[in-house]
Amino acid sequence: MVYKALTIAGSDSGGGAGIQADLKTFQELGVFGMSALTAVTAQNTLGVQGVYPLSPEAVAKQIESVATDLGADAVKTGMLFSAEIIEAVAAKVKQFGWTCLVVDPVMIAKGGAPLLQEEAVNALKTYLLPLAMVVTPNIPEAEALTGLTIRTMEDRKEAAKRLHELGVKHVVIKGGHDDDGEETVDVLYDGSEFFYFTSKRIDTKHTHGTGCTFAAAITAELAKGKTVQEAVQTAKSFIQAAIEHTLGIGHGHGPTNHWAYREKAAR
Ligand SMILES: Nc1ncnc2c1ncn2[C@@H]1O[C@H](COP(=O)(O)OP(=O)(O)OP(=O)(O)O)[C@@H](O)[C@H]1O
Ligand SMILES: Cc1ncc(CO)c(N)n1
Repeated sequence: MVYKALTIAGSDSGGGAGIQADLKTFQELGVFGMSALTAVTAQNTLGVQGVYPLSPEAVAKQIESVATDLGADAVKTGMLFSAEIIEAVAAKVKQFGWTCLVVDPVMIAKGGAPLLQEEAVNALKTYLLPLAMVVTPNIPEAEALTGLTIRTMEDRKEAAKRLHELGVKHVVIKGGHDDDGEETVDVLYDGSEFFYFTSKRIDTKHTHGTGCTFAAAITAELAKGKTVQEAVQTAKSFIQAAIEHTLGIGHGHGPTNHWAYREKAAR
């Protein structure tokens, strides 16, 4: 059985985030990766030097090519850039009846460069979240999507409930941006219960692409037929190994190590 996953996202020339992180993660987890590019970014570990979006037609056409021939067991979205691209993607997701959809609501790169136009946040809420199986905001993204200020775990739980009301079945609010304490905690809400995924916080500046990699790992595991809870657990272990065994490349915020999880399993 060959499991297949499609990522609809932007290209990171530096290879640590975006489509490159997604395809590497799919491959590491034994899933055949396919891609529909939404934008090309000129980017490295120091920042984003240029953003060149594709037309909504070009995005829709790539999705169609994949869907009408290869098919996909799971689909992930990352950088979508504009409301027009979001609408085009949502229309295709509906047309092909994809229900195993992971939406990583990418908004701003770690260095502060915008990867989603501000007016597109509403399009995410209106068109894409109602179709999603899982949404994976970090804390600032959860704030932008809900209008809440998130300081405590109770705030995060409230934000998860509000996002669930938009129609997405599972909400994961990641804790990478919560600088308090020795641990990073990701919270999953399935509409009735909360589940916590905890790991030791690693003191490092090399966290470029952690969000993309984490959501891609969830997508790969869902493509294999795992439950959302199982998929999030594997993704948490995958990203922990990838951050822990840093590569130390580039002059800024370096990428994570996408092969660390496999090497750890082989030991
Ligand atoms: N320093 C760290 N130590 C351990 N785990 C971390 C650390 N930073 C982030 N993580 C984990 O990485 C995953 C991604 O979380 P994060 O909040 O950093 O996403 P993000 O901001 O969307 O990332 P990016 O924008 O760089 O793609 C989560 O599972 C989180 O718990
Ligand atoms: C293309 C792209 N997608 C997502 C992110 C978020 O990490 C990034 N930096 N670049």
